[in-house]
Amino acid sequence: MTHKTALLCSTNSSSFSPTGASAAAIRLRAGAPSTPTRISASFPLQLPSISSHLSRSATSPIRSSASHSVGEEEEDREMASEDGQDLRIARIASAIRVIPNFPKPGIMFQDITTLLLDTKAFKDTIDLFVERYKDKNISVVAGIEARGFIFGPPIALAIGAKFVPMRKPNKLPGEVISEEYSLEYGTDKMEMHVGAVEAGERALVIDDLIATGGTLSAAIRLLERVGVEVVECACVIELPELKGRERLGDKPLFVLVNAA
Ligand SMILES: O=P(O)(O)OC[C@H]1O[C@H](OP(=O)(O)OP(=O)(O)O)[C@H](O)[C@@H]1O
Ligand SMILES: Nc1ncnc2[nH]cnc12
Repeated sequence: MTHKTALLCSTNSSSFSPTGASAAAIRLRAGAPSTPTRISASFPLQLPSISSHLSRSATSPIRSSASHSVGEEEEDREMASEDGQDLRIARIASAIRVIPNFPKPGIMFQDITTLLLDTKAFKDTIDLFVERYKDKNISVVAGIEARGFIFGPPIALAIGAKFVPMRKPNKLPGEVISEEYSLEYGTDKMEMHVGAVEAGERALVIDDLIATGGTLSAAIRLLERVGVEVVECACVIELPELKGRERLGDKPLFVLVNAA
């Protein structure tokens, strides 16, 4: 399996009006994964040579960004709307590293730990989700272990929702309900504490990545079993070749970066 880098901000949702990143809906081809990523410290950058900026390397660490002023952030948004593209998404895509053959041969592993090293790209990631979900009356952000625990809590705090961890088996100490699911490379089980959510609540499900969609569908099933309305699922990265979006049926999915 090969996943070249592409970039996208997309949703299959008809329930939300596109705003910010989703309105940009940009898709850019990237260079070869072996080309080192270089991000200009004087962001916002100009986009004409964006393909080369989006190359990601398994061996070249991403540079941590200098602090970004409020004025610069506003400038990013203005440029984004002028170009019809959201420069924040380009930077996020650039900050994700691809490691071939991890955890086993044939898998192009999308490594978000390098995104976490880039303070601006990490903040932009959270901001883009918060901008989308802040006025959607969401009371629960359900984060999927392990990497949904990185993105979910800051989003939950910012939109005034509680955070509910969806965990691997035998990790939660209280009474749980569970769902089994299949993965791109194996099978697993997901558990949620009984009583963490109530029937009628509105939930957002967050993870770093959708591959086959097995993980997100298990989370949706767990929440819906107890009467929660899953408003949307959101991921930083989608692997569209694996058609996980189809496995979610009509459930809306919002992603920032498309690793095509
Ligand atoms: O769409 P799917 O095919 O279900 O795959 C996506 C899931 O796979 C990865 O997690 P993983 O199961 O590797 O667990 P980890 O985050 O604990 O490493 C990823 O973080 C998603 O949760
Ligand atoms: N290619 C991939 N990269 C990172 N996480 C994954 N989970 C399933 N497939 C993955």
